[in-house]
Amino acid sequence: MAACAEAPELVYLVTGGCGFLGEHVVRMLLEQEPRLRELRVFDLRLSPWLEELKTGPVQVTAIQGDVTQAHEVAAAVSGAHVVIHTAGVVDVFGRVSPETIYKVNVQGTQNVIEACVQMGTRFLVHTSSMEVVGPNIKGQPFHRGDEDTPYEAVHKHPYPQSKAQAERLVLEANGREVRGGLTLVTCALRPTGIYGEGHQIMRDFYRQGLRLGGRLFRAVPASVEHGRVYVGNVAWMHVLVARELEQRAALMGGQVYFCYDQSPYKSYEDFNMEFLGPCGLRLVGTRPLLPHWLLVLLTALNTLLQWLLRPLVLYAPLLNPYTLAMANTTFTVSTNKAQRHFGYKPLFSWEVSRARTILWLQGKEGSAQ
Ligand SMILES: NC(=O)C1=CN([C@@H]2O[C@H](COP(=O)(O)OP(=O)(O)OC[C@H]3O[C@@H](n4cnc5c(N)ncnc54)[C@H](O)[C@@H]3O)[C@@H](O)[C@H]2O)C=CC1
Ligand SMILES: C[C@@H](CO)CCC[C@@H](C)[C@H]1CC[C@H]2[C@@H]3[C@H](O)CC4=CC(=O)CC[C@]4(C)[C@H]3CC[C@]12C
Repeated sequence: MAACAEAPELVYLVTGGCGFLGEHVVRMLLEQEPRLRELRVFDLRLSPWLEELKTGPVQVTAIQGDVTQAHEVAAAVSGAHVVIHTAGVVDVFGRVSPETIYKVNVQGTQNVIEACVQMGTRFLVHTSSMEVVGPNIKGQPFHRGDEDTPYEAVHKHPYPQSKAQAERLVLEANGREVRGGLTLVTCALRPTGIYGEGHQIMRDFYRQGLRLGGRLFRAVPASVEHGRVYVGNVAWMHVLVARELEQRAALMGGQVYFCYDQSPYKSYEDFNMEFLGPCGLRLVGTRPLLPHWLLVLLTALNTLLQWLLRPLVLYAPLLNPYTLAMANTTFTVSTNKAQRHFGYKPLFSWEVSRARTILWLQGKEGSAQ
């Protein structure tokens, strides 16, 4: 992938490039990768904002396609030097069937790997997730853990199961021979809960708060800490990994990296209040207002309702047994592996990440006050 100093010559493909993270990766590449000649954005649904990117110096090619269709992926990968694979179904609410989650997240990833092998593309960066590790079904805390911390990673939910399987495929593919005789270099990034501009769940909480008269009710103890990372820093990590993968193939190939930055360790709800508070919402209660057993009962009720209503309507509330367990289990990361291996430092400070997220929320929804 040696690039000459004068003429940009690299072709990148970003799958899922119109998603929450994918859009930030696409924009970050255009800002921070001077060697870029062409950027292919591959997604099931193409976003209108892609049009405005087509006027810049880098050729931006929008490709409407489906990662579950091997021939579409192969066509998109053909001639690309680097693939950043962020496409996936993110669903822990029962909106999407387990079959579809598996098909897109696992089979889709396998298709991307095979396309790289078939087309001679050597560098593959995969967006994995903290969920590959945990929290596990036993609800054991993962406190300031790193990539080597022992933890019993046992999942039952289709989303973490599919992400774990996809990550394994990507790591096992490292070192495979690609067309032309060279080897494939892969690695996986594991973001914790991503936040920032475009974060749909944050918007859902904001709307819920507005509906409840500017209030949200604490459901999770403030002592349970949840790892969060700003989308701009996650995107920056992807760009850096992609850039460094050739020079540091022996070190980085087949590796996993948690995504981290300076965002504070807080409970899921207290962290959200860093943004929702300045937008006029209030979190009621210093302790959970409902006892835990009642919340568990409510989640069971939601599960039952979801099942009963399924023939008529999709009922998929934020609260279900899985999300309650997630929010109630400490999962925080403390590592410097990305800094040691490829010189990562967060591009956005906590203050900037916070300010940008608040601005986005206020711009989208106005003020609750
Ligand atoms: N949102 C989060 O907090 C976290 C997300 N991740 C991972 O980051 C990646 C991106 O997630 P988000 O941006 O949050 O989700 P998103 O849903 O906003 O973006 C996913 C994109 O993939 C596309 N896509 C879905 N199925 C496809 C298919 N069959 N073919 C082609 N494109 C398809 C969607 O259209 C969408 O644009 C996913 O792999 C997810 O597992 C990892 C950790 C945390
Ligand atoms: C008890 C509720 C009342 O306020 C709060 C419920 C919060 C949940 C909706 C979220 C708690 C933890 C989140 C997940 C976590 O950040 C890790 C994730 C990683 C991913 O790869 C995808 C998203 C998610 C599963 C994220 C989804 C929302 C939560 C379950």
